[in-house]
Amino acid sequence: MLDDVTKRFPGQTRPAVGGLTMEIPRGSIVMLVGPSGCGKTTTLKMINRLIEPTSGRIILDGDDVTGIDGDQLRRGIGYVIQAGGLFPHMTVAANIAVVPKMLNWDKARIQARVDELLELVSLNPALYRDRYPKELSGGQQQRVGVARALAADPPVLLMDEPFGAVDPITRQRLQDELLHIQSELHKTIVCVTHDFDEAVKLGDWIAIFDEGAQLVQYDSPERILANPANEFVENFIGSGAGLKQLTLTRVNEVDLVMPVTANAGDLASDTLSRLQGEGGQNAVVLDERGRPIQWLSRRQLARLDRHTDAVDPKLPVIGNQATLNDALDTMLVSSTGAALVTGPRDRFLGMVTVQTVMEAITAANDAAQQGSSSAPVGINSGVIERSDGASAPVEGDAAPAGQGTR
Ligand SMILES: Nc1ncnc2c1ncn2[C@@H]1O[C@H](COP(=O)(O)OP(=O)(O)OP(=O)(O)O)[C@@H](O)[C@H]1O
Repeated sequence: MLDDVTKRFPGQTRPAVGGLTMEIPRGSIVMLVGPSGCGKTTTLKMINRLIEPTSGRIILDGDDVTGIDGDQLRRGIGYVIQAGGLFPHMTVAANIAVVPKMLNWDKARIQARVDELLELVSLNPALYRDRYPKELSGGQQQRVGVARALAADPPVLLMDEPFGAVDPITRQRLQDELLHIQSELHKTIVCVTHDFDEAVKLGDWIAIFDEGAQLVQYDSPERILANPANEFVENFIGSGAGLKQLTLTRVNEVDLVMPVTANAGDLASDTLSRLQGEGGQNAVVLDERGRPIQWLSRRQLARLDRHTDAVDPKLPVIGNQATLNDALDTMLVSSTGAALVTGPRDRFLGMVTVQTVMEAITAANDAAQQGSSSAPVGINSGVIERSDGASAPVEGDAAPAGQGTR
């Protein structure tokens, strides 16, 4: 909880963060978004006191931590920055072990923890623990950064543009992994991002800031998309709010369509007759472990004798943790009108179709209108003059005090 926190940098007339009170519900992901320079990073860094507030209090789990030793505080709060912020002269294992070493864990415990965390972030410990950061891809560095932040199992994780430096596909994968990790660990995560879509995808709550960290709206992604507080938020959301709602629904939440499937080695003519019997257009071929390897049309089936075990590298496949937005992207790229969904160990689960996507938009709109959980407290004390002369939003624009979840 930030309690009336202000940060004034020396020589500046207007505060970077002005009288911000913000409740961070335990075990949830809170995304901080807003235009460049609005005070997101300053707000984040005041939580672990990398930046000391000029006034106000930081309260963690009911304890006022504004006065305690900063280093000690930071050992209990994971911190992830862009590109992982890894120490270049240290191996992956040594990077992850930084905080456990400070806490004087013994060697065996540290080693076991490093391997456990590498597994958690989907890196094979045997392959990666002795590498140096420069021997990793951007996405792998970012994974190690997350592993390092989680090393001592802190209840709170702060992330500053964690996925800003990687390509869109890797970013999507890292976001999915973070959600997966969160579903197991239930950390309290505060994350700064430039990317509103990322905020919608990851956030339980989104705080939209204007200059001086003035909270314009602090609410669930569903309600912000369905009912933006004002024009500033509307502009920030950008066009296509309906499409963005697709980011709110995961593939594993919708009913999948099961097409005709066949196994490598089966007769293609059998598959074709089953397909004709069911009125389908395409059949999915699976390998011996149930993973999709080909997706064949009636015409392709008619030309085949038996199904081979060749893997089509261009299959439109997505994991069941992916969002419907990701599914739609995959469909559009492959122009198939459907995406193949895989679950644990890449086993085939079924298909998502355009029809599913259309239904989800309607469902998301209905859900937003009926949303029941109230937003966390978020207000600013006083009104700050914006640099362009207009006055910044006042407290009434953000979620009203007294409706917090705790
Ligand atoms: N160390 C500093 N000294 C002086 N001014 C600073 C310092 N750090 C940040 N500021 C100023 O405080 C304001 C808020 O900066 P902050 O980095 O928090 O913004 P931000 O919203 O994270 O921006 P961005 O999205 O561009 O990273 C800016 O006007 C910035 O210039």
